[in-house]
Amino acid sequence: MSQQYEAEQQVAVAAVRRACALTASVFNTLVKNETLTKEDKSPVTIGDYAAQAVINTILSRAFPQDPIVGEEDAGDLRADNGAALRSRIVELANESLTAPLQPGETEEWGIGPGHAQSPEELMNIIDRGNYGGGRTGRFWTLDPIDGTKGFLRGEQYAVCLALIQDARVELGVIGCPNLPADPSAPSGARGAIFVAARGRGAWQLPLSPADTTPPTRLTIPTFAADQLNLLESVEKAHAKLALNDRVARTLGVTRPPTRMDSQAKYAALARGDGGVYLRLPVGSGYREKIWDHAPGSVLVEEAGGRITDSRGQPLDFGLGRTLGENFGVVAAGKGVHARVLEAVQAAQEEEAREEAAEKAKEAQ
Ligand SMILES: Nc1ncnc2c1ncn2[C@@H]1O[C@H](COP(=O)(O)OS(=O)(=O)O)[C@@H](OP(=O)(O)O)[C@H]1O
Ligand SMILES: [Mg+2]
Ligand SMILES: [Mg+2]
Ligand SMILES: [Mg+2]
Repeated sequence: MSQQYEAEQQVAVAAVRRACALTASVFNTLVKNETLTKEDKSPVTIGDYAAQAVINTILSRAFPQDPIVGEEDAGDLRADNGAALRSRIVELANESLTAPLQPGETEEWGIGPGHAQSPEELMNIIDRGNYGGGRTGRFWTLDPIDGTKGFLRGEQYAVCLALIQDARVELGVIGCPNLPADPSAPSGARGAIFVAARGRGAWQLPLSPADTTPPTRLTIPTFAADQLNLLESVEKAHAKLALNDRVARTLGVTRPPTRMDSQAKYAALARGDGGVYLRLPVGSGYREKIWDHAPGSVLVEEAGGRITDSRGQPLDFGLGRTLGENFGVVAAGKGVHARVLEAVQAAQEEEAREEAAEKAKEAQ
């Protein structure tokens, strides 16, 4: 039986692996050894752009018709004051593009020795990520470094790629260079690739293309109430963590939450490192981007979980580059999800009552 999206999966996994090697090298050469001030984001910027150039090159060669919704665009790099940054990105992207072919890769994807590109070609390939998305047709979403803050801290980040057809996520690939390969050995070897194609399950693969360890199928386990815990953002601006606390109390969760940057949270949920991924809006009007949730959503569903917004509605990947008005994200195993939704709604009502009481007190 021919497997749908098998070719796409092979290309996507190879592209994410190559980009993971690039980002890991950026970290080792630029982040780890440099004294960075908190505000200096240049290494992550270089990593973001270069990784997007490499993945867009591979996708564009393998599937020339497919548009890409990528996080980054080359606007700033084309500006006169972008020259220094541009030349570092060109150097890094070409170093990655021309690295020797790995098992499963082919020169037809525009990679391997001799496949360097000119600065102009690289700017144009980065801008292949400018597609606006939409309800119909097929396109990719790309987040070349998700969890940029985690990347800079040397903690979790992810290289994230998804294929969407008629607003449905069909394939998701998440590369997590810093996630322990074996969750039962948290200080052991790091790095894993997570893959899910709709109807074909969720899988963990080794990070290295040369590693022949067979894929492991992932299923979200059934948690006893006292074993459940929440997976949540590290950055306070990204999710309302105080509301998460309330939800945890309502659910009777006693274990502390696991705070982790990026879509590594979806990978952790899929393999049972945590029971619930909760991302409730802070109320700033921020709209969630499709590349921040597309691969994670199919991974969780294929691992036997459910993912909705806080109203219980499915995430809508057909609205453009964002998920539209922000009602947050609730992802959990099938047996737990409904209880979490109820707890979220109860916690939101409780919070609203307390806020109203507080206001009334102030007005007195
Ligand atoms: N205000 C606000 N609210 C919600 N989400 C936001 C907000 N601002 C940014 N972002 C997006 O959050 C992405 C990082 O994901 P996480 O929150 O899971 O990780 S982290 O804890 O913040 O590092 C991050 O992805 P990257 O930019 O790829 O790192 C952003 O797209
Ligand atoms: Mg992101
Ligand atoms: Mg990003
Ligand atoms: Mg970003």
